[in-house]
Amino acid sequence: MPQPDLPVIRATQLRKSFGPHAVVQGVSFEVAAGETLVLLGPSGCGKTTLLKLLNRLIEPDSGTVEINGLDVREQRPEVLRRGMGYVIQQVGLLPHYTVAENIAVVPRLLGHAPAAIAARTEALLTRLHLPPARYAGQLPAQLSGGQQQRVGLARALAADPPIILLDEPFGALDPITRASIRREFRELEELKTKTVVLVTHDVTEAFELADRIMLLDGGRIQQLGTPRELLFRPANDFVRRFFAGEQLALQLRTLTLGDVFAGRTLEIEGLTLDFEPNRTDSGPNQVEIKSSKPEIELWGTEFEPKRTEFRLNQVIIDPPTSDFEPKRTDSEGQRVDFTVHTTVHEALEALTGAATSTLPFTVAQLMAAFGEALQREEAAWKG
Ligand SMILES: Nc1ncnc2c1ncn2[C@@H]1O[C@H](COP(=O)(O)OP(=O)(O)OP(=O)(O)O)[C@@H](O)[C@H]1O
Repeated sequence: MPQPDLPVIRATQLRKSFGPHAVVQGVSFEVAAGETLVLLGPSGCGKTTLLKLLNRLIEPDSGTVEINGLDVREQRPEVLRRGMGYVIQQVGLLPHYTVAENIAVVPRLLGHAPAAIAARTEALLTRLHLPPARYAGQLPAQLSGGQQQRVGLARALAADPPIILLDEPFGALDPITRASIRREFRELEELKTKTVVLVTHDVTEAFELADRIMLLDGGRIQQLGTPRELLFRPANDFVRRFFAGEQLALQLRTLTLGDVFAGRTLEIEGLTLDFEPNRTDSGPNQVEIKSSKPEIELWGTEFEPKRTEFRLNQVIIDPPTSDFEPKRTDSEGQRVDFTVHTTVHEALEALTGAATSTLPFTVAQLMAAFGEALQREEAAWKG
């Protein structure tokens, strides 16, 4: 059982060689409950090996892995793996099983009731945009690559394991499908409570999905930290060079509306929002938002213990205006127009992609504010 103060995953001094090749060379890290850790690095740096050390598909030469405080060597590998969903690039769906049968494999092994399995399968397929009436009975070969990847994810989630391991889960897809599946993945309620370790060599993907990134080279950790830390305070030249080619794209995905509009006032539907910098020890990017009109309620500036940030969940306009279209929903299914966590990249997509935008600023205003925020951010990390 997870305990509040205990990391869900703790790896200590892991080492693994294949013949003369030292592939993992003394790697230690922890993953907290609900956290998404991304293993990133060039081809051959040991990401996949490290991931497989967690679920005992590979045994280390030395070092330990503990899951919820228990050494994995004290657990039977098949029992261990049932508690950890595993998704790989090749998907590995059973070709003669239908989509529904593939998803049901682990729940059946666990002896779940058929009715419960059917309900769960239907819910997962629906959530992953594969209407069950159309897809449940199809064979994997009848699906596109992106659809197969979604079924692979549904299968990993079917028995509701608290930990999910993913190895290049979007690897085989074209860039557009990849970006859209990634977005779905990020917004999947199901995954928000899970502890996730994801392997990728795609820098943008790492920045979009990670709470923390572990950048590896030659089997060693080069830096382990938040995307913001890696971007603004690289630990060494390798880290700096690794991100150099994509600086702007990463900055756009790292800075949020909270950062960009910190200390400013925004007008939205006649409402004035004050973004007040609220610096805490945990980072330079905290803001609180205050509303100017009593009939407009800003609620949900709740404290998220996991991220120690404030979040604007919803702006309620009374009376509602017709052009204020919902764009996102929060965990209660309520409308979320934007939050202080919306990245500049997402805001740009919303501004340029939609016919009518609900964002209360233009591209030019956003980019000007972004430039200033970048300077503040760089100064804050230097200081
Ligand atoms: N079973 C094995 N036997 C021998 N060598 C192996 C084995 N598995 C991995 N290796 C080697 O270990 C190194 C690291 O492999 P690993 O798959 O962990 O890297 P990776 O970072 O996931 O790379 P990629 O992004 O290319 O998948 C590679 O040089 C690989 O050839």
